[in-house]
Amino acid sequence: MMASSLPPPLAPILIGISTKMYFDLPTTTKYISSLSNPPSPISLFIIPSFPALPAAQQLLADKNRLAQHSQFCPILLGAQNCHHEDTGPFTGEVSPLMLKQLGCSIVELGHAERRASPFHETDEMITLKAQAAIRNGLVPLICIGERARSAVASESVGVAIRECSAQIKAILDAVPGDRELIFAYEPVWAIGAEKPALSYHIATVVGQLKQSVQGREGAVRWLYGGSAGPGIWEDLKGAVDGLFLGRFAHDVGNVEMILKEISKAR
Ligand SMILES: O=C[C@H](O)COP(=O)(O)O
Repeated sequence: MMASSLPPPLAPILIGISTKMYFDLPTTTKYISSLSNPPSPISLFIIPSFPALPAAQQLLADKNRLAQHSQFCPILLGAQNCHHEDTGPFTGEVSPLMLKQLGCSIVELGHAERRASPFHETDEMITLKAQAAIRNGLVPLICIGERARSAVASESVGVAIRECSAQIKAILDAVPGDRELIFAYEPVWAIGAEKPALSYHIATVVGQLKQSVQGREGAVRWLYGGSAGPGIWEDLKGAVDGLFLGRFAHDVGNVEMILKEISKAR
C-alpha cells in the first residue's frame, strides 16, 4: 500500500522532543498543551508514546491553526518506532501507514534503547523501517551513535565516526537519494547521563559524518541528542541543525530557554 503525500517541509532548525515512556496519558496531554509554537525558522516536533498520538494530533491541530499566518511555526508530530510493513499479521506492531493517517510527519528509528536488549534492532531492520517510513510519506529520523566512550580520549572521535558511518551507510545505500532524512547523533554513553558529550566531540564527529552525504540530492539534517538542554545550542555554534531532547525537555521552561537561545544566536 502506498501513501502518495510527501511530508510537510521542515524549517532549517529542528528541535525534537521524545517523551520515551516517561509520561502517562494525562501528563502527555498536559505537557503538549503547555508547549508554545516556535518562532520561524524552527520546526519543533514532539514524539510521544503511541497511545497518546490521537490526543496529541488534536491538540497540535488546534495550536497550529491558531499559529497560522503568524511568525510562529507549527509543532509537528512524530512516533517512536514503526514496523517495516504497512499491514499484515504482525500482532502488537505499529503500521507506518497508520502513523501517517494519524498526522505524524516524522518517525524515529533505531534509538539506542531499541538497538539494545531486549529489542536488538539491527541496521538491516532499521533500514527496512526507513524504507517503510519514506514509502508512507514520513521523514525517518534515524538515531546513530557509538556504544561506548573510548577509554583513550584521543581515540573517541575515531571510534564514533567508525560506528556511526556503518549505521549511516546502511540507510544511504537503501533509501532513495532524493528523500529527506534526519540523523540524530546520540552517543549511547551520553543518553540518560548528567551532561551531554563535549561540544568539540559532537562537532568533530558530525562534521566528519556530513562528508558522507555530500552531493546527495535529498536534504540531510543532523541533530544532537543525549542529555541535551539549555546552553548546548550556543556551545555547538552551528555544528548541528538541531537538537533531540529527552529528560531536560520535561520542564517546558527548558524548551523555552532553548528556543530563545536559538533566536538570540541568529
Ligand atoms: O531521545 C532522546 C535521547 O535519547 C536523549 O535522552 P536524554 O536527553 O534523556 O539523555
